[in-house]
Amino acid sequence: MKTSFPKQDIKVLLLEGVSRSAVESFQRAGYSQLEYHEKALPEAELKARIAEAHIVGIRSRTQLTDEVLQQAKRLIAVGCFCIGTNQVDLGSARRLGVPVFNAPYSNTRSVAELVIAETIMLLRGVPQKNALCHRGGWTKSAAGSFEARDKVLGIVGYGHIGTQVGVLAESLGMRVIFHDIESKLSLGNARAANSLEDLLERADVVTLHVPETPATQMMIGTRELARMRKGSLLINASRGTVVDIDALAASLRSEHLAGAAVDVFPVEPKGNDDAFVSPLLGMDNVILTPHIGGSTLEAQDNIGIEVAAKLVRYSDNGSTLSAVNFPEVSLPEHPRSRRLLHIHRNVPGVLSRINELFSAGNINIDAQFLQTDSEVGYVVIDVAADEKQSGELRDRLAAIPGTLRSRVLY
Ligand SMILES: NC(=O)c1ccc[n+]([C@@H]2O[C@H](COP(=O)([O-])OP(=O)(O)OC[C@H]3O[C@@H](n4cnc5c(N)ncnc54)[C@H](O)[C@@H]3O)[C@@H](O)[C@H]2O)c1
Ligand SMILES: O=C(O)[C@H](O)COP(=O)(O)O
Repeated sequence: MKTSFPKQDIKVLLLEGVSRSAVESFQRAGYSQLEYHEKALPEAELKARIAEAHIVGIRSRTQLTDEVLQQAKRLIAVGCFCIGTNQVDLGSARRLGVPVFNAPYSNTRSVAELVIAETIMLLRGVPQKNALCHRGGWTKSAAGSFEARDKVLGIVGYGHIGTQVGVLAESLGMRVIFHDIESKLSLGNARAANSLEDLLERADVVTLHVPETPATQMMIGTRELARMRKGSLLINASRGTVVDIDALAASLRSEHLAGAAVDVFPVEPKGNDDAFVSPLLGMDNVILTPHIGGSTLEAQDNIGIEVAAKLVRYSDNGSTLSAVNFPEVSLPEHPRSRRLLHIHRNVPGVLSRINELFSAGNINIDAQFLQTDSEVGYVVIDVAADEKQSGELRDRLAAIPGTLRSRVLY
């Protein structure tokens, strides 16, 4: 499949209403074939559209499964315009020679601010008071209302979001404890808990900031909820699969937990026109938000610029720096050479076949870059060759057994 051509022929498919800043970034970089959709596409349509695309940009809803990626014969890169990359089969993309990029920081502050706001609202019992007022009720009472000051905030997953939540919470006078599988530098006066169980038993408010992994699936279920203090609060703005939502509903119904704020769900509507269904519907002490933790204009603008820049850099220059599933190579400009990219299965013999091809043709290599992981090798070769020669070289590289993708950059 041909994947080497001038950038005005490269087709970019942008889904789920990624920020217009991404569109502008692609256009500024000379990419004019942009297809933009406000929503995630149904699977059949996704397969049809991705089959034509060279670059695809998604957010958290589009599932790029192995089956979908197998249709994407022309695809050179995926951009997740968000933090999470669990919606992409990263192994499958790697084995197809497709690097995946994301925006690891741009919306973290937005999530942290929402969590702090929810902490205060839940501690004051505002969700249920607000709901009652809307129904014409009036509960002017201090019962069940608390200051955040001096309360213990337990942060599960002390990464980019968790640490910012901790710093903001300390400025309110909260006492912060955290649990992480990695050893982490404590910011401010935060202290590591001895274990997840220890954190659950000590915290007045527990907030979850782990990624979706096999280990975090249903990490908070009946047993863990029972360990939480009576009257405590749970906030989940991580991924819907981290909490057993039926167990959470049961804990709230039994009044063991006093309230919760949930932004992410095991099953989420595909778009704003679809119905939202959850066992938490109708519970006045639960703040429900439609996966908008990272949805601020500031965050989305920055994400659009950041991820588009990574995709453009890979497409124009071959750099895979910060790819989440791929050997990372940071490449200099190549003003006087043609650049050939070769992605292959990491099996014996491929590199020697590549080098033989250049020595047999008596072609001088200006620079060569190589990075491998256990499955995939990525070689970048700069040569002094004209357009015709480099096209021929690309075709011969593509014929080497084990080749996954090969391109010549214009
Ligand atoms: N609601 C939203 O809109 C929204 C926005 C951004 C991110 N997120 C979610 O939040 C998650 C966290 O984001 P981040 O930027 O802080 O990620 P991060 O990678 O910086 O931090 C995650 C932390 O969790 C820890 N961790 C991983 N597995 C764990 C386990 N089993 N037990 C305990 N700790 C574990 C990691 O070591 C890491 O420190 C993202 O993966 C994404 O799924 C949601
Ligand atoms: O992973 C993320 O960054 C968040 O879950 C946000 O996802 P979204 O772009 O679909 O809002």
